[in-house]
Amino acid sequence: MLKIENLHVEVGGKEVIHGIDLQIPEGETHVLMGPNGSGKTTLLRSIMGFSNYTVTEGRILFRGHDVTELPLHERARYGMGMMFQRPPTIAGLKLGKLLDVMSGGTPAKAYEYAETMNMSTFLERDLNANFSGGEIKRSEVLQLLVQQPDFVMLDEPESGVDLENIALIGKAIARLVDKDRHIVNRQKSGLIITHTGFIMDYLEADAGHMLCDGMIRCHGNPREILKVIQERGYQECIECAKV
Ligand SMILES: Nc1ncnc2c1ncn2[C@@H]1O[C@H](COP(=O)(O)OP(=O)(O)OP(=O)(O)O)[C@@H](O)[C@H]1O
Repeated sequence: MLKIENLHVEVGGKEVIHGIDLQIPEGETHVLMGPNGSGKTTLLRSIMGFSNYTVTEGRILFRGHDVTELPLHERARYGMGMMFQRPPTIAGLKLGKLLDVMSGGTPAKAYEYAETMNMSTFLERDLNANFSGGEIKRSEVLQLLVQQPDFVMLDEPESGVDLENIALIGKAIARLVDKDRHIVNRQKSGLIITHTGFIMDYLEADAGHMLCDGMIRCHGNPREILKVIQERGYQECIECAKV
């Protein structure tokens, strides 16, 4: 589904991603871990095609198409989607209206998802206006459920969310990436940034990657990588990767 080759990315006048190779096959969901400031958000935004992230070397292939030079909206049209960490407030645009547009003529299904995400009472509110941190996350996941991207990227979906809503969001994300389906029927893929690994209580990630200083230092079983980080810190991962 996604193949990244020797990706270098510059943002704010400096190189933040220094040559990343990554492959996520159809039907797989991977997690991305790493210390603060290591480049995780930059990597996700570069894959999605945010305009201020400049690819200086390497390429991004999505379903075999080279999307490296494509603008964000064209990548979205190809089937890529992303949960925004701090989406803008849009006065005058009701969440319900946005879902109508996103659903492409099937608003009933969108309202059903709104019910599932406990967002029915938010449909008449301006997008993100005074939404709490947890409500913004639920609203973002709701929009992704309505859009149904083939490949979804989520930046710390569990951060700042209370325990009950982590369960709600976790189950919805599992559904988004086809983890509620039998392994042979999974067609969607995902890439999820996590510090805590809580999201893995709701979906079994197929692989994990540890990013440090703009480079992927370790690939492998996500729970094993998380355990090493928890018990021995990031430095052990970095030292180990040098061997
Ligand atoms: N627009 C920008 N201008 C200048 N520097 C930037 C910009 N965006 C990101 N950076 C820098 O790039 C580095 C990587 O940032 P990024 O947000 O990708 O890290 P992260 O791994 O997602 O961190 P965290 O775990 O704290 O969310 C940081 O040093 C950050 O300050």
